[in-house]
Amino acid sequence: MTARAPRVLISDALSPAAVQIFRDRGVEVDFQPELGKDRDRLAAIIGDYDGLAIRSATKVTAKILENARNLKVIGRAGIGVDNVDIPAASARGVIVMNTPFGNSITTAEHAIALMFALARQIPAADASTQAGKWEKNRFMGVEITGKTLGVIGCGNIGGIVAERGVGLRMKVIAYDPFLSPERALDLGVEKVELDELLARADFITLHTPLTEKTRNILSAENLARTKKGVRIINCARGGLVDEAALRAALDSGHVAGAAFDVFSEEPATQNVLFGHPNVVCTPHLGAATTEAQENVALQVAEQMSDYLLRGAIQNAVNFPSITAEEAPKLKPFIELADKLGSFAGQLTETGLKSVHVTYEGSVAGLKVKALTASAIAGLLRPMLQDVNVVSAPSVARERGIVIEETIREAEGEYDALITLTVTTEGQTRSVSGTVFAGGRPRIVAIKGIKVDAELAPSMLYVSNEDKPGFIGRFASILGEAGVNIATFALGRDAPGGSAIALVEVDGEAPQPVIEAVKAIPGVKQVKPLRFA
Ligand SMILES: NC(=O)C1=CN([C@@H]2O[C@H](COP(=O)(O)OP(=O)(O)OC[C@H]3O[C@@H](n4cnc5c(N)ncnc54)[C@H](O)[C@@H]3O)[C@@H](O)[C@H]2O)C=CC1
Ligand SMILES: O=C(O)C(=O)COP(=O)(O)O
Repeated sequence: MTARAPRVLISDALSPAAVQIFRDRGVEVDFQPELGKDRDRLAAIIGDYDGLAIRSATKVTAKILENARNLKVIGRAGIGVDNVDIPAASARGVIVMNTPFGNSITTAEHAIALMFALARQIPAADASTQAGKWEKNRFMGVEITGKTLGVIGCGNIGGIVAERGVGLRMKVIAYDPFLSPERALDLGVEKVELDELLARADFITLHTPLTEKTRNILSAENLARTKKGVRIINCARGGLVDEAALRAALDSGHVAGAAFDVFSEEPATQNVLFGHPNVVCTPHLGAATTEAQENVALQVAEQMSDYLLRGAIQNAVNFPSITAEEAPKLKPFIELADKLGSFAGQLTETGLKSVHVTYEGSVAGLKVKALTASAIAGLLRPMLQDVNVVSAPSVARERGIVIEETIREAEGEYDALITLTVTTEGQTRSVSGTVFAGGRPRIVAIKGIKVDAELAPSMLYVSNEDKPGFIGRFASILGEAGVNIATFALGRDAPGGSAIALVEVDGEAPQPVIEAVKAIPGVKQVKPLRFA
């Protein structure tokens, strides 16, 4: 995508396997695994890079993104992206991608390991034994077989934990609003509401992302609803559990044990849970196996290289996926969609209510979500300077603009046709375009009236009544003002009906020329248009 070789910074402890992949693919790479912890230095140098590869130690804040002048992609070698300010990244057009499966088995295994560590107090028994105490009577465990395991968040990792739990002959219940009954059946789990899970589970394990909905999901109130003697495992994210309330519940004996891999503040050098005899802690080791680290490092380096070199998008959390094969096919249509949007946006003078994009013929088989995003970016750009293809859909949603797509595989007059229909408070306007051989986008209809025009850097759009004399007057006004007409495209719905003209001019038509054209009898609208 860039003429020079793209540059990537790895600011976290990724497996060095990633470095090799980047180099093999022709991407320059700086491996500075400690840099993520130094926000000021990261902010100082991020401007030099097209890509940033991270794990959880690098916090990609809005401030860092402000300096990221060249950044196109952030690759998270792992799953959770809560350390990245996604809205700020999207606002800058930066793709954020993760590796959603590479470390899930490893993390699920860590949760199971912690469950056994709690059930048999293995860390404390180990410390005591190695201290020469042989306290055989101090450590009385609980059996896992037959116990109820409550899984909060039954996605990839929760699902693997659930299957392992079933294999260990546990009764597994799951709370996850998005868990389908079919998937629950496949996993062998009983789907329940949160209150029921809290009341029934002997072990509770958390596997949701950290979001505004899941933050504090085990609050003081919810901890109070748990069964006495419950053991709690958190291998997902700090912040899901109220740590102070959990400490109080451990102190009172209501909660029998807690095993935490993740903490509300990391690195966790102090924490309210530390020091309790029934607490087991690990320093965010969920994904820390050689297998998982190789998986995620290789995958993130492949994905980032594919994007930087070929425009392919995989596992982005803020943009639809585009394969390396699709990317070149999509490119001219992305440009067309942007230009159609820009055309409509420049003519829009009142508030936008809805946008409807219709894809017909061969374009219907492409990633239309990406095209719609491009059309919306083009549409909003005349009104909002900073909007881009990544941020456009959410910006439109925030403004309450309804977005609809229609897909028709059947070809009409054109091999491929995109029609953008924009409804404002004042009117509904549509514009259609196609891509001709050589990848050049063309406008083929405006408000259902056929025209045939390329969108040049400087144009005039005129709508008028189809009456004799218009073209002569129009041409002489421009000629007298020294404005050269490069191309002239005309269309009308019926003789004597509504007509439109799309005129390419060299340079810009000055305002008095626009006013003079507006004064030609029968002219309804005159608008200078610019296309990048
Ligand atoms: N300790 C570690 O080193 C690691 C921690 N993680 C954490 O584990 C989390 C889960 O990872 P995956 O299973 O791969 O993600 P996933 O997206 O496959 O599953 C998350 C599940 O949580 C559910 N969920 C969302 N909101 C919920 C709510 N309010 N209540 C109940 N369930 C809800 C979703 O429906 C989904 O099924 C990640 O977001 C990450 O934060 C992931 C890898 C390593
Ligand atoms: O993948 C995740 O979400 C993790 O939490 C793993 O974090 P890490 O890459 O070990 O810093």
